[in-house]
Amino acid sequence: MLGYDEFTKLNARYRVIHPFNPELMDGDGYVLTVRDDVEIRYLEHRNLVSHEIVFVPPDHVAHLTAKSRFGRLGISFLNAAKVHSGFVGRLALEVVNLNNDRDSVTIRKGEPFMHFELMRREGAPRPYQGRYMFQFMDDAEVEMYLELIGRELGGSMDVDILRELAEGRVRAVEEI
Ligand SMILES: O=c1ccn([C@H]2C[C@H](O)[C@@H](COP(=O)(O)OP(=O)(O)OP(=O)(O)O)O2)c(=O)[nH]1
Repeated sequence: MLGYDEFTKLNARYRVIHPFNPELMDGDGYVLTVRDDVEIRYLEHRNLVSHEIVFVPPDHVAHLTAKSRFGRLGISFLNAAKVHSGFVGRLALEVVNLNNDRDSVTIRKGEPFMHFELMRREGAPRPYQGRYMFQFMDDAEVEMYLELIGRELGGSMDVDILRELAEGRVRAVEEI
C-alpha cells in the first residue's frame, strides 16, 4: 500500500483525487466525501456519488472502506470495494441504513465518508475500459483527464478508446 508521501506525489502528478483537500488525507490514504447532503431512512438502499473524481494510475489499484463512524450508526457499505487500474470518474457508493433504533442517518457534503487507499500492482498494465469510465463527470472534467492521460500515459492508455467511452458515459445515478 502507498504511504502518505508516495500518495501525495502520485496525486500531484496524476490528479488522483480532484478536487484534492490536503485536510482529508488520513494516515496513508484520502477520505472521500459525498457530492450532496443525503438523509438515508431506515432500511433504505441508496447510491451516493462521491464529490471527488478519482483516477487510479495504471500501475495501481484502489481500495474503498467506509468510515467506522458511519458503521457505528448502522450504515453498511454494500458494493465492491475495488477501483480498477486506469479508472477515472466519480464513485457510486451504495449504502443501506441498518440503524438499531431505526433512525435516519444523514451524510453531509464535505464530511469524511470513505477511505480510499492505493496499492501498487505488478505486470503489464490492463487499464479499465468498462462502462463506468468517466461516470458522473462533465465535459470539461473529461477533457482535463484526457489531456493529462495523453501527456503522461499515452503509452499505456489509448486516448481514442477513452474518448469513445466518454461519449457513452454514465451521467446520472438513475442510469446505473
Ligand atoms: O463502490 C464502487 C466500486 C467501484 N466503482 C467503480 C470503479 C470500478 O473500477 C468500476 C467497476 O467496478 P465493478 O467491476 O465492481 O462494477 P460492476 O458494476 O460489477 O461492473 P459490471 O456490471 O460492468 O461487470 O466501478 C464505483 O463506482 N463504486
